[in-house]
Amino acid sequence: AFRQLFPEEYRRDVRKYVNKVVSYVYPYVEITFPEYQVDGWFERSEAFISIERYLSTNSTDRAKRLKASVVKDCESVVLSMDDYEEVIDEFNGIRIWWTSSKKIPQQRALFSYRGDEELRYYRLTCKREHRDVITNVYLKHVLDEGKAIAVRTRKRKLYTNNKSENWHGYKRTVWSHIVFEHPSTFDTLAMDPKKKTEILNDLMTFRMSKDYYKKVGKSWKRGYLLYGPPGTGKSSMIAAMANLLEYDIYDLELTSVKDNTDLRKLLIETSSKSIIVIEDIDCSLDLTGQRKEKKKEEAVKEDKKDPVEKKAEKDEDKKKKGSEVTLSGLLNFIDGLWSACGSERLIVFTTNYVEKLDPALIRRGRMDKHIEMSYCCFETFKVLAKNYLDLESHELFETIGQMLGETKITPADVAESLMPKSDEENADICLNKLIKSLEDAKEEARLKAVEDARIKAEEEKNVKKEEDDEKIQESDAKIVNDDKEQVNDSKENGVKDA
Ligand SMILES: Nc1ncnc2c1ncn2[C@@H]1O[C@H](COP(=O)(O)OP(=O)(O)OP(=O)(O)O)[C@@H](O)[C@H]1O
Ligand SMILES: [Mg+2]
Repeated sequence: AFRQLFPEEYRRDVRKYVNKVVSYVYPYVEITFPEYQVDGWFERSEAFISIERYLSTNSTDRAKRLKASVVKDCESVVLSMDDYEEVIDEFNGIRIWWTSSKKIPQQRALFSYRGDEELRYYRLTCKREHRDVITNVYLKHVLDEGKAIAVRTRKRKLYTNNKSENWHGYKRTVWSHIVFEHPSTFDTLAMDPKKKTEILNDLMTFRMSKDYYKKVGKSWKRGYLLYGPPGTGKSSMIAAMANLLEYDIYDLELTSVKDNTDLRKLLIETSSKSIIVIEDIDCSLDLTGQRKEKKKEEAVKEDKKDPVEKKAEKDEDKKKKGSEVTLSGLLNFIDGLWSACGSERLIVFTTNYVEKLDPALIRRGRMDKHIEMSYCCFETFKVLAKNYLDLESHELFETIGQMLGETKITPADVAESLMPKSDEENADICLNKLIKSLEDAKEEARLKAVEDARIKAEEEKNVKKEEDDEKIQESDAKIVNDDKEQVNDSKENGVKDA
């Protein structure tokens, strides 16, 4: 009837008029949140996602029909209310109705990536007199709460950078990731309890200090340098940090970054609440003082080569190294202007040789806290014994403590001894295994010391011999010279005589 009464061209005007009349007498306000933004591509609207999360926790017991969806990367199953359901929420005594619904698009957008899918949306309805409270306070509450739920339920990720050459094309991603599930925590991490507490406090303070960093004009990040021999728990410490703070980890492999520009791109694509890790920083690049010295020597040599040969060699070098990232590029990465994009970030370097690193790289402000992870001491051992064997004390502890004082052994080796290999291996057997390996380590160290002393003595002997040889040569030369002079003298004399 509507169609017959009003021809096509009037219909829109009539609808507008009807809407106006209705809104005058209709005592409610409605707000709609579509799933996709009008100009959005694939990206679902953030507000929609937050509302979905919010309503899923607030509505699961109220809505009768629910819909399960698996959020991307199989992170978790989200239950949300099904289409055409309604739930009622209450906020400061105000009733709010939420309905979920969908529209089937009448005409397909020309370049729609989503095809003919229906357009889902949530609609909020409330009394008109509450409009201000709802738009100003309630909606913010819903969005914040939704975001917080997302953070609570999300799985954390471990990222690694893709090779620079593979950044092009349709799926241009610079980082790849998997779900981060390392079980290491500060409870399982064995180290001096005092040091551990200090680090824990440092991290917790960092997390709470958003306003402080703003006040002093620093970007909200902190650098840690972990150094020590292999197998002393550096990587375990990083995992424990991530688990404590619930941050993502970006494990940056410097050798597959082409140059400083790409390094910056990587930085921009990291998110807040994350730890950026560069492991074995001393091996990653030509960043060490000693190698620079070597370069100077090479440069002198290279000056003498012809240009064609030089270029070929350079290309070869590039292929081998695959990276032109420089020290200054890395310094900029850590605390240049770009490093302030994003916030709440830790940057962690690990190295086995702290003395090899350029001092500029590890000065305070860049690497704020230097943490030494060292060989197993008695305190460390006690934590490991508790974790691996459930032992607080044992008659063998004293012996072990004494031996640990005399011998260097890594926590990784201690852990290996303490781990029962079969059902028959009880605590006694494991502790004895440890004592045996401590004895072995001690013997090994003794032999090495003897060998070192022998080599040193030999070197000294060689040096001395060379010196002696030189002296002998010098004195020989002198004798020869003296003889010559004498001969000359006698010749002259002879001439004279003659
Ligand atoms: N301090 C520690 N507390 C608990 N476990 C440890 C500790 N140190 C080492 N381990 C054990 O030894 C293994 C190796 O440790 P980890 O990988 O953390 O060493 P690392 O210092 O990173 O060595 P590298 O320098 O070779 O990378 C870990 O899987 C862990 O089980
Ligand atoms: Mg490691």
